[in-house]
Amino acid sequence: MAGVMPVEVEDLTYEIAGRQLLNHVGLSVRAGESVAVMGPSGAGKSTLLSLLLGLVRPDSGRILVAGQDVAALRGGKLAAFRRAHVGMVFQFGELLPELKPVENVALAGLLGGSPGRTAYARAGELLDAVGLAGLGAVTTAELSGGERQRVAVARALMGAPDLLLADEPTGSLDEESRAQIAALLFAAPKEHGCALVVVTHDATVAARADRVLRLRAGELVPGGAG
Ligand SMILES: Nc1ncnc2c1ncn2[C@@H]1O[C@H](COP(=O)(O)OP(=O)(O)OP(=O)(O)O)[C@@H](O)[C@H]1O
Repeated sequence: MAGVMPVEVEDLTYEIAGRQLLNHVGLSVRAGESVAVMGPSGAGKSTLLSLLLGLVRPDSGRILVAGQDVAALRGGKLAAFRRAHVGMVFQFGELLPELKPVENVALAGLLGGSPGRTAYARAGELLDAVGLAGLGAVTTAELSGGERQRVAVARALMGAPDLLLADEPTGSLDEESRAQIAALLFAAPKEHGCALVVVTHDATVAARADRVLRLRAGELVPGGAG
């Protein structure tokens, strides 16, 4: 969607269990831009992603994703919106282990209403692009952790999202795989024009971002990766 900001958060407030995780927070992320969110454990970084996904509703403020107020959507409409506009990579891939990688990736397209041939062709292209061409009949469970995260990146890109979110995407990987996954993620804004928001404790991952923000005591403020 040309011209629409992938993320526009204004005056966002969220409290849980008596803790003010977000205290009048603002965040704008442009198409093609990457932002890393760091901060202490329990600060609310994953919660911020849940708010962007519409899984959690704010106490006050506005959360626009690709121009849509996500807190106004429910159920099937919210799911359809996410499929069309948001891709998500989790720490542990969250893939279906018994399916082949191409099936895991294609599934994201099939759920979005793509015809089977189109979904499988696109899934094959995306797996090629993340360096997993020609896996054949292997199931996702048989892949290494790094390979599974590549599949997760391919799946997240299947819907050509305006916004790509990643929550500790390298948290369970060895150093070499961490660098490979980070490279793939940070290539996405350049190659696909999406915005990227990565929550990470890994300073080398955060250092690749256009901007690093720190969430601490309810405030989201600019900070270095170190
Ligand atoms: N449903 C809930 N009920 C009570 N507390 C919750 C709930 N969900 C989250 N929290 C609390 O909110 C805080 C923020 O959690 P969150 O997972 O967003 O932090 P985080 O910054 O991502 O932490 P980490 O870096 O350890 O992943 C934590 O203290 C957590 O225990």
